[in-house]
Amino acid sequence: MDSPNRALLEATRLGKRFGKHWAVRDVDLSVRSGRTIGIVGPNGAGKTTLLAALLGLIEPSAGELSLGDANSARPRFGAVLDQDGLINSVSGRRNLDQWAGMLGNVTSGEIDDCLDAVGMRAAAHRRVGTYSLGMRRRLCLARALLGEPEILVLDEPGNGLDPAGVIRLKELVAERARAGTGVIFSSHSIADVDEMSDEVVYISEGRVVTRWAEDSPRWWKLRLAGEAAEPENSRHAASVALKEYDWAHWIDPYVGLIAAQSAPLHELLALLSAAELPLSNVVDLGRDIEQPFRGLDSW
Ligand SMILES: Nc1ncnc2c1ncn2[C@@H]1O[C@H](COP(=O)(O)OP(=O)(O)OP(=O)(O)O)[C@@H](O)[C@H]1O
Repeated sequence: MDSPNRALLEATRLGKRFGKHWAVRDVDLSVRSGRTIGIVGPNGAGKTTLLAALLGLIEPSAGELSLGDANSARPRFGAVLDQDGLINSVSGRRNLDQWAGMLGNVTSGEIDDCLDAVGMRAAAHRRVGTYSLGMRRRLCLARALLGEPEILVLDEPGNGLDPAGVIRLKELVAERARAGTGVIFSSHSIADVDEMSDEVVYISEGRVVTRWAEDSPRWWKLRLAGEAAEPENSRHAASVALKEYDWAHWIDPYVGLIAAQSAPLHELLALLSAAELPLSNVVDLGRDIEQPFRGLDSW
């Protein structure tokens, strides 16, 4: 296994300009072995451009990219991109055979394993031109896994996948990360990004607006019900009880509050209870994974 947390690919003040328009600007990030970075952001934010630059598919206009450390060989990449580059006129298996031929050192058994990993063994003999969107995506994922890449760059890899495919994708990413692969992927699914990533990077208009990691504060969503929903008094009592949490605020009709991991949910509930908001009237809606995204961009 690769040593965990080793820098595989580092971007420093990376920028990409198309004409006068900066699609990516001043981005710093580090893809590390065994770690997964999720990139989120609005349409046109620069996610695809950033990933293409990391892959070396487009020339950056500014900043630096460094691969591995000075003493190690260039890391191997696997990628899933929107433009999948599959050859429609031949089978899925033949597509992978050709790719494996270019990579070198990939056995026929490994190709079978990658097809199995994405559930495409049975359909591998079919012409790719007959595949559905999700089948193409699965084949691309199998192709990305060939040759045991040290870095996986996945641009919206869940696009077109059915629920079982999304679950498999998450398992594969987790498996690869456990084996030491550094993963960077983009997605519009907040739930997927939250679940899959060690670090989430939010970009907008090409820039990193915010980022958070496993140890960042957790948000919880609570709803006042029953007697506690009696508006003014209860809400006031809850606000007072939670005043130590600087960022506590209402998401009408919910109360949303931020809690550091050192102040887990049960402590917050205890505070509310002590404020005579009986727990039977406080509904715990679980983690509020959308909270970090509120107010970042608006339609
Ligand atoms: N080849 C190009 N020529 C000119 N402009 C481009 C080119 N590629 C991307 N852009 C512009 O760069 C910006 C970022 O595009 P990009 O595709 O990276 O966004 P994205 O975050 O991946 O968007 P989405 O979520 O919609 O897929 C957009 O304004 C886009 O129009």
